[in-house]
Amino acid sequence: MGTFIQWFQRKGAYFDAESVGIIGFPPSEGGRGAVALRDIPDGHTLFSIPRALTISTRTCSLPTKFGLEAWRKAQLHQGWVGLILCLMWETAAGSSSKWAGYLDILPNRFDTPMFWTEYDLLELKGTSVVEKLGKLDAQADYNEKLIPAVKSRPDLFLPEHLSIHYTLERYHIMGSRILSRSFIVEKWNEDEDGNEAANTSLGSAMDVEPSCNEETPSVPMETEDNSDDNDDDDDDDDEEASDVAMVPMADILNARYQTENAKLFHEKDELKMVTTKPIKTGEQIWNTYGDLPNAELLRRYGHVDFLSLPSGGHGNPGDVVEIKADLIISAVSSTPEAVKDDEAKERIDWWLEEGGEDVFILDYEYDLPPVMISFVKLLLLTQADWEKAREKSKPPKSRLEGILYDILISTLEKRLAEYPTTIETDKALLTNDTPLNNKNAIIVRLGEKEILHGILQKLKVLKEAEGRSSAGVSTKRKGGASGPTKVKRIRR
Ligand SMILES: C[S@@+](CC[C@H](N)C(=O)[O-])C[C@H]1O[C@@H](n2cnc3c(N)ncnc32)[C@H](O)[C@@H]1O
Repeated sequence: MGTFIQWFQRKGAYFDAESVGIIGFPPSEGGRGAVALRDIPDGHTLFSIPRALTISTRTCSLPTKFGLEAWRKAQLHQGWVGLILCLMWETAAGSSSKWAGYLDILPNRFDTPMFWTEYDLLELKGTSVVEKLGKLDAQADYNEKLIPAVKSRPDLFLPEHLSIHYTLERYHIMGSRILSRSFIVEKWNEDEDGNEAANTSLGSAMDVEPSCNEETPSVPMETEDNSDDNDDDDDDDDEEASDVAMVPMADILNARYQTENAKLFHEKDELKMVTTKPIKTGEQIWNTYGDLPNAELLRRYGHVDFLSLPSGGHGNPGDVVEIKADLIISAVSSTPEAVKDDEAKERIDWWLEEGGEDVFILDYEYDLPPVMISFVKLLLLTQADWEKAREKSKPPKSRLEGILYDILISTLEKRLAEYPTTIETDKALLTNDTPLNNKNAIIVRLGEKEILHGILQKLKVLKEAEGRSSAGVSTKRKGGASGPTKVKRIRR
């Protein structure tokens, strides 16, 4: 690491070597990470990086050399393919690359499921991780965009480098480096009053905050590969893709649920990693990626959080389970109250047109999302009530009653059955000496099943109570408001 720190300082970056030490942790704890070498107060700058030292399609000279028009024509301006090509090209340049000292320390091996065998992936059955890997989309971008671009310019991409630096395997490695380590670094804007007005985003990986003197609220933004987006959004895609940047040193910090004690802030000419809490000597310095559930942590970064839960046991308090609307539709269709298929389809189309969700998210609060109850009710409305709902543009109220209990219980039981193992089996497996990928997969699916199990228990108690009192029980509304539910499709 000494060589990297020297390279970093030589390039005009600042590193507080008296406060920050970079050390090795066990692989299960993230490998490399940073610790406090002394008591560090809140608001202290640990290191700062000139904007020109970040790697993006804006700072790398390749797009200009390739020709900006040709770059767009080759569709390298959308998604991550352009930045991947820049990283490959800079790596192929070896020691003559401006970023050689940084590229040398980036990982070439990942524990993310993208690199797992089919056999290991079976352990994730039931979770949404596998269907979100995007391996085929990445492969299509590689074949249809990157390779034609590379072959079109043998003066820039030496033919003898093709089988070394521009392979599909290297493409996946560069993509994984971006997925697990990049930041969103927006262009610096001066607002009309001359104040700093940088936006902050939850990007592919970590937050970059506005200047630490500012109080601008953060605006989350999904920045994953949008290569399928239609071309009308060209300018937006262009903007977004060129904001994705690799930030030397900032990506050395590990992450853990609700432990963040340092954040990266935008300044005009540089980015600064600043403490957001006092940090004691020997404590780890964390830059946490928005407290993601384990399924997302594993998919993007290759690790999981396994902490004490408030409800007892261990897991990630930020865990969630996804319930696809299809599963509810299938549970409703097997009840005598189900409407005919074509009527159900009409209602579902209307729901989606109104912005309704097609996936419902459950978490450790053990409350059913009101929109999920509303969706079930929509499928059960009488023809007259359905017509009224459509006319008023109002989905049904999320009151839990009668047949809804059975449908929701059946839905959650079907969802639980999608995992090949039980909670008890997973807990027993975790006491064995299991390889890391396997262990991480067990932790992901166990957390999801615990949530399902907790909500099922609660539903059964509520159903029994309703049976006793014959009175409807309303679930807690997340937004606090009561009445009809307007919903927003989640981004996946
Ligand atoms: C931004 S990098 C952090 C630096 C990295 N540890 C390194 O050696 O360069 C993110 C990667 O670190 C690892 N990591 C971060 N936090 C972790 C944690 N709490 N447990 C295990 N691995 C972690 C994961 O491999 C993740 O993809």
